[in-house]
Amino acid sequence: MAEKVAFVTGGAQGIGEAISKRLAKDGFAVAVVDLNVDKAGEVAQAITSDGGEAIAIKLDVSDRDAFSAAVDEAAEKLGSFDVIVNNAGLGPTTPIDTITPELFDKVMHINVAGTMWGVQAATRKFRELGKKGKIINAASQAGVVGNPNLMLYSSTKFAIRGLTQVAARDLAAEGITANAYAPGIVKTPMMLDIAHQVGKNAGKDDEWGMSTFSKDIALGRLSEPEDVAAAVAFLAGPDSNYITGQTIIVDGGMQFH
Ligand SMILES: NC(=O)C1=CN([C@@H]2O[C@H](COP(=O)(O)OP(=O)(O)OC[C@H]3O[C@@H](n4cnc5c(N)ncnc54)[C@H](O)[C@@H]3O)[C@@H](O)[C@H]2O)C=CC1
Ligand SMILES: CC(=O)C(C)=O
Repeated sequence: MAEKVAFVTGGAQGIGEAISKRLAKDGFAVAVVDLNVDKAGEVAQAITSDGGEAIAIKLDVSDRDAFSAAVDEAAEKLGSFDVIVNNAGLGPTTPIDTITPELFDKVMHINVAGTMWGVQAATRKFRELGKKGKIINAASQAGVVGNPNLMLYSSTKFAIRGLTQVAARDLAAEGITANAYAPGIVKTPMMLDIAHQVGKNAGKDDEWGMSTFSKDIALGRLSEPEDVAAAVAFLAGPDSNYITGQTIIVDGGMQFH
C-alpha cells in the first residue's frame, strides 16, 4: 500500500483528473471522487494500469453526511488519509439578471458548502488518525478579481479563499495546513462551456468568448490541466510544509499582486 493517501473531488475529468494522475505519479494512493462515478472509475483504472493505486468513489459534495462517509471509505480502503483536494465545482455563466434564488442555492451548495464539508470531514479524519494533514481547495483567478458574466461563480471562489484562510488559522496549532490554488484559463469542459456562453451572450462565437478571458495571459497560451496539477502536487508534498492560508495563482501571468 502507498504510504500517503489523497482524496480528490471532481476527479473524473479536467483539472481533477490531472491532479489525481499527478498525485498518483508522486506516490499517493488516490481516491478519485466524483458525481460521475463511471468516469471516475476510468481515471482510477488508468492510474492502476500505470502502476499506481487508486479507487473511485461516488459523491455529491453538497451532501454533508455522504461526504463524511466517503472520507471514511477512502481511509478504510486505502489505509490512511493525508491530503484532501476540494476541486469539484460548477462554473455557470451568469449575466446579472439571470441569477435566480434556485441557481444561487445550487451553486453555493456545491462550490462553497461542498468545500466546507470537505474541510470538516478531512479535519475529523486527520484528528482521528493523528495526522498533520493538508487541505487544498480550488479557488480561481475569478476569486481574486471580478470577471465578466461570472458574478455567482466569482462569489463562490472569493468565499473559498476566505474559508481557506479561516481553516488555516483554526487548524495551524494541530499542524494541519490549508491552502488554495487559483487556476487561470484552463482547457477543460467547464472553461469551454463558459467561452461558448459568453460568446453566445455577445452574439459572437466560442473563440471570441475565450479571447475575452485569455487576452491578458502574459505567457501567451491557455493553461493545460497539468499546469495546475503541478502546483497542487507542490501543495500536497513536504516542500510546502511551511505554507498555510495562501492562494497560489496559476494563471500564466494574467494578474500580478
Ligand atoms: N477550467 C478553468 O479554467 C478553471 C477551473 N477552476 C476550478 O477548478 C475546478 C475544476 O474545474 P474543471 O476541471 O475546469 O471543471 P470540469 O467541469 O471540467 O470538471 C468538474 C468535475 O467536478 C464534478 N462535479 C461537479 N459537481 C459535483 C458534485 N456536486 N459532486 C461531486 N463532483 C462534482 C464533475 O462531474 C466533473 O467531473 C473547479 O472548482 C473550477 O471552478 C478554477 C479556475 C479556472
Ligand atoms: C472558470 C474560471 O475559473 C475562470 C474563468 O477563471
